[in-house]
Amino acid sequence: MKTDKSKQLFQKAKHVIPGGVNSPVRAFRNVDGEPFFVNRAKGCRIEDVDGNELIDYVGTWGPAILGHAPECVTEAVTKAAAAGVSFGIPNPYEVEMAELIVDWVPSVEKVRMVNSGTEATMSAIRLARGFTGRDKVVKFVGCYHGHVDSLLVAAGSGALTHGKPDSAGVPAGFAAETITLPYNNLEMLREVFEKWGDEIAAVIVESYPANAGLIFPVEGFLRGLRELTSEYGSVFIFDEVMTGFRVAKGGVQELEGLIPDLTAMGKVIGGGLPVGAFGGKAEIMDYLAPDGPVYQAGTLSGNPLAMAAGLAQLREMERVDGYARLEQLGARLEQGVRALLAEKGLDYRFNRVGSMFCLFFTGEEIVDLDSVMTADKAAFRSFFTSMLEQGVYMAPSPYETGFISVAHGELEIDRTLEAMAASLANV
Ligand SMILES: Cc1ncc(COP(=O)(O)O)c(C=O)c1O
Ligand SMILES: NCC(=O)CCC(=O)O
Repeated sequence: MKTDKSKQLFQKAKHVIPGGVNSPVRAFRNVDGEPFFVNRAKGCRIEDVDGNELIDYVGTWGPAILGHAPECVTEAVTKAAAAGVSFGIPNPYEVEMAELIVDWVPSVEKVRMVNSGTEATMSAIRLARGFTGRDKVVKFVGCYHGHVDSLLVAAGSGALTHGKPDSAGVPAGFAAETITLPYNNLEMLREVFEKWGDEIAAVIVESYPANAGLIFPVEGFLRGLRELTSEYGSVFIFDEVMTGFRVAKGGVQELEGLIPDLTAMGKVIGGGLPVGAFGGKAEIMDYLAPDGPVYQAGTLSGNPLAMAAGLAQLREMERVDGYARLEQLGARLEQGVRALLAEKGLDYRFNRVGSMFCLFFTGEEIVDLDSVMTADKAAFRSFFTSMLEQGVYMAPSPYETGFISVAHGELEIDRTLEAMAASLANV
């Protein structure tokens, strides 16, 4: 793989951008590598500045569910831009988007648009605190909810990758209001509620934790969260930034038949533009300014380009029955991976829901962060590098989830399996 131009750009970037990147996970530190710089991306392929073409399973970390630059999205953005790129006054797209979200997501009665997943969880936490008049928040170890101060405690994703689950710059007082518990442990949550029940504003959880590999809830865990939060009058916040509009039209809450109080959304709803949203029960959402006492705002929130892009992407997913297609492709990949693991006598775990997947380089049952951390990191690094050399780009960390898009085809899945067969032979 040629890397001259990427290397040059990275050298330049490091002089003027901290670490040379605008988000830490892009730095490839966990694979002892350096990032490649992208020239263009179309469908399931990206082309870097050195002319390498890669089959992509990162999909801009989730948003690219139709693949990169689908025509419906680029056309919608072009049309919207011709009418003005930002107004700072309501526009019709915002109403359409809110109606679509309320229609698709089972628990959402009212929704507010923001500009990132981080803003969505940050605002949901503030709203839960304002609504309950309480301060404490419960989160689970390994769950990542964006870089919100009070949630950067025992966080997943880049925070994990860099071996520092806790960030400098978060006041101890903020972190003290955050109670962290191991995922899938209802007993400990019950004990925490018995002790601090009347101080807990919210419990926030990643719908399916997907920033520490891809972890599934054990039977009864999510139902237990719902029941305990209801019993103690705490707000149950479901973070569907990654899974929302990805695993089903209505996200994990549709799959699990669960009604949280508030839901954080992002990624797919923006069609690749900077978008987030949070919504839920009208009784809680009405606590937001200007109707209520909880302040929340944004110069670019509900931006017409972002709304047009997201609407176009979601409507196209519905039109082409994208979720059924993603399940087909995901099942093909899963079958192939399981056959490869059996053939090579590897007892690695493979988790998948629809188009989201993670291969764990461990035989441990995956239930929480501790089990995820048993993965063989050296084996992952060698696998990642070998895949890249064969033209397949997987997330550059053993703690990230892979994404298939509607633009992938049987051909690409089979190519990927061939690359995996070679790469697993070397680990
Ligand atoms: C579950 C989850 N919540 C929140 C976020 C934060 O979103 P953003 O990066 O758009 O701020 C992410 C991803 O980054 C995420 O995966
Ligand atoms: N799973 C990791 C993310 O989704 C975030 C990407 C980023 O922070 O750049």
